Amino acid sequence: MLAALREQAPVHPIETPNGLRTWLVVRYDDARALLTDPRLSKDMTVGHRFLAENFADPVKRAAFLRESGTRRQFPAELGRHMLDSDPPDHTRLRRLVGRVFTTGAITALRPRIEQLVGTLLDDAAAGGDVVDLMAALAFPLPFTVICWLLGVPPDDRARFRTWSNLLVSGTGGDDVLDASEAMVAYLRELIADKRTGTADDLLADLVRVGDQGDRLTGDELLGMAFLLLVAGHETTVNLIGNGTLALLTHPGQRALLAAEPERWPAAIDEFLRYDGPVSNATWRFTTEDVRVGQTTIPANEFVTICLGAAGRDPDRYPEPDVLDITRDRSGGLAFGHGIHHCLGAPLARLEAEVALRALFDRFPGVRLAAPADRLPWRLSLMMRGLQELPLRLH
Ligand code: HEM
Repeated sequence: MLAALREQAPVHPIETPNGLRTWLVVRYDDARALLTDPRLSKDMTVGHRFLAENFADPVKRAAFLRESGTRRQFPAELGRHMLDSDPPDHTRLRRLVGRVFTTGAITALRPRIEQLVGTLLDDAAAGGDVVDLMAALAFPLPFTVICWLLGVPPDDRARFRTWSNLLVSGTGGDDVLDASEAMVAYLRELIADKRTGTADDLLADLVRVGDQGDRLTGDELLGMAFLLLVAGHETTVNLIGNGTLALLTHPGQRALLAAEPERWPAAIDEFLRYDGPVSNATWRFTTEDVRVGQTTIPANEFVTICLGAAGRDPDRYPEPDVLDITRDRSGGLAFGHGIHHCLGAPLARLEAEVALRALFDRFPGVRLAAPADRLPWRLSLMMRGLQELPLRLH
């Protein structure tokens, strides 16, 4: 469907299931240009003001207004973070966080990640004939790594996991709001502990970091911890799932990687292009009229940049539907582009490489335990990922 839309026009007015109108951008060049266009804003506090105006259907608009008037609200502190802000706020937050979230700090995690993947694969091998890779490896790996970064002690991880699973479920029900409130209280306590303790995790470093007298406030730390949790969790899960599926259904590429393992980093990049975890970038809105091809998107309207469609644009990637780990994939948009380019990209690449490499090296006979075209996919506007990936390891 995206291929058909991309051929017809560069941008299409669409409606989300709850009735919000947004403009879907489907070609690579426009996607890349708009991701860095300062006329598109991500400032959530402003965007919320004209959200209701962007519901075309009066019944759906009324339902939206009624619900947002009466519904229990998601804790506001969790929504204040760099992904939903513009310069100069964004610049300041990203600079402070960037002092802690360095490539060196991430690379230093490799031995711990390798050890964790080894343990998860031991457990998987000891399980039954058929193993669900999502439950055995794809979920627990990124989740545990985030717990390390935030310094969540092992005893707290089970409840932390219950809350975070509810939070990313995106259903907005009472259980999600309960979980988000519990999460706020828990994160506040965690941050307070870091202020007094001697912990050396990333969150503790964020509590201490300063830049020419500037520091992160309590709410900013909370927003950042929450963003790391949400942005770093579901996404990496789906890179591991989608990448494994891509390789299992392309034996030629799998053989090439077995013979030339130095190609693994390139393979991870190709999985990101071919079937990336984030199909649509997060929301943006126009602050003035913006022309895309023959279409003018008026001011104060929402724009959805389809990263999945951009990665398969034949004008950028010849034969885009072919998985080819040797192709030139430069300029990939799976991690976004411009000032909001994914902060966790080196970590996500590292986790996925260690996980997939260990899986395929250790179990050379690994294969799908269900037909590829019957696997269940998650129902989501933003995330592209499997619910289950049943495998036979031997
Ligand atoms: C394969 C895994 C991942 C993918 C595909 C991915 C994708 C993305 C994308 C597309 C954006 C930009 C969204 C936009 O502009 O609308 C983004 C931003 C971000 N990501 Fe990731 N991400 C991944 C993993 C991670 C991890 C592991 C972390 C941290 C632990 C992380 C932290 C962030 C943060 C903090 C931002 C906001 C950056 C900013 O606003 O300046 N991501 N990511």
